[in-house]
Amino acid sequence: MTDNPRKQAALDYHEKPRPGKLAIAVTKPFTTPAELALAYTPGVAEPVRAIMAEPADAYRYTSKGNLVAVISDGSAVLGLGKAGALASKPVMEGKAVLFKKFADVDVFDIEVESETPEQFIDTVARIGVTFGGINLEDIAAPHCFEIEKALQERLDIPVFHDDQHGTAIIVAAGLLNALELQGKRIEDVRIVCLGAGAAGMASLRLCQALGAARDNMFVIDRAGVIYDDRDNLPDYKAEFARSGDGPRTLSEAMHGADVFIGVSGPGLVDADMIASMAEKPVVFALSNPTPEILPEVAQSVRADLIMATGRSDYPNQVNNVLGFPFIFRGALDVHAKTINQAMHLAAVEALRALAHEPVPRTVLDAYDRESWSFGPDYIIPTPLDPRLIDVVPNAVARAAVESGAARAPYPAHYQDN
Ligand SMILES: O=C([O-])CC(=O)C(=O)O
Ligand SMILES: [Mg+2]
Repeated sequence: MTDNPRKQAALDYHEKPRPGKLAIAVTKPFTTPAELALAYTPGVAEPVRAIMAEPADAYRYTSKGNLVAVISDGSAVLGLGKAGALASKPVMEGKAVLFKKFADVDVFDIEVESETPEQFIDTVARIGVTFGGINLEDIAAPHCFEIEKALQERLDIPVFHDDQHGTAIIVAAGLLNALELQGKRIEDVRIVCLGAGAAGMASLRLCQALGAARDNMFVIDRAGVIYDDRDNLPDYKAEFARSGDGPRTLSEAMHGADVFIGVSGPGLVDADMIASMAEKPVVFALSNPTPEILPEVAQSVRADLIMATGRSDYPNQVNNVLGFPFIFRGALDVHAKTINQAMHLAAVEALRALAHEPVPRTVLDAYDRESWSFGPDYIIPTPLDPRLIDVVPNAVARAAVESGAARAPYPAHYQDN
């Protein structure tokens, strides 16, 4: 119980009328003895024999091809830190709801209590066969990197760490659009990234693939701007370490910066830092649920800024919800072995381009707006946009086919666009 009505509403939503947010549904007729004999013994032996003879038939006779595991160890839950496996379950159930509602992908949420990355890897590798894909969620750096790599090597299905690549894809799409509106090029901008974890590293890598210069990047963790003179710098931080002279603190780095990407924790940025940025800055304060700085605070010191958060209750929601349901839809539909960078970039371009299209009436109504169009408070489509399911899976599936990641052809039922 809590005295705050908004918090109480969230607890009630999760508790009533039955605890949790999803349940399992049966997809075949199942009322008669004949149907019982088909679904269970003896009929069920036929697909068993078929899959023994041809493992790919699992996509034909079971739910594997539409089933994703959302798996966490609870080590970095949202921006809340190490909540633990059990307490991560509402988030994983939430991801399952989004997968289902937005892309009709079925999900088992799986929370793993593991002491070491090896235990986690081993657990997931042993159950991977059940699924058409694995969405790793809310796993802290640095283990998330080694976990994802090991599982990609051990499994022949996509293993996608959402907080790395899902977040990076949405950041990149939103950033390209924000920079277009601010009249800047990604090649030229000075980028400050607060948070050297999964989301930050992957976002910077993807920005680099899109043309951003490593020399223009300032990555900041709890100890300040990362330089190569620091002792015991792990590899993943060394990748973006600076050398020589330059700003050492967050406020020094913010001075004159064009872009701020916050993937850290609540309230770490103040209005003075925003005021000191270059003209026409872009501020993505993405820590969930409480951003690094609230939009109303940032906007109170700058009229020329474009602002995004990870939240649903402000414009410009830069959140991986725009990615994972649709990316997996496309990957599953071509029985992809992996979700590679070509597929990431295809999703970036699909999202970037969609934001330039007129906003549909259903979205205007859902967000209670008379009009809305590409501009400072609309740099990225909203998660409730019904066109996402038409454009993102198609782009991802096409990239999978073209890059050799697909094991099935481009789906005949996809409209070409
Ligand atoms: O769950 C969200 O809203 C986005 C996300 O993956 C995270 O913050 O870890
Ligand atoms: Mg997450």
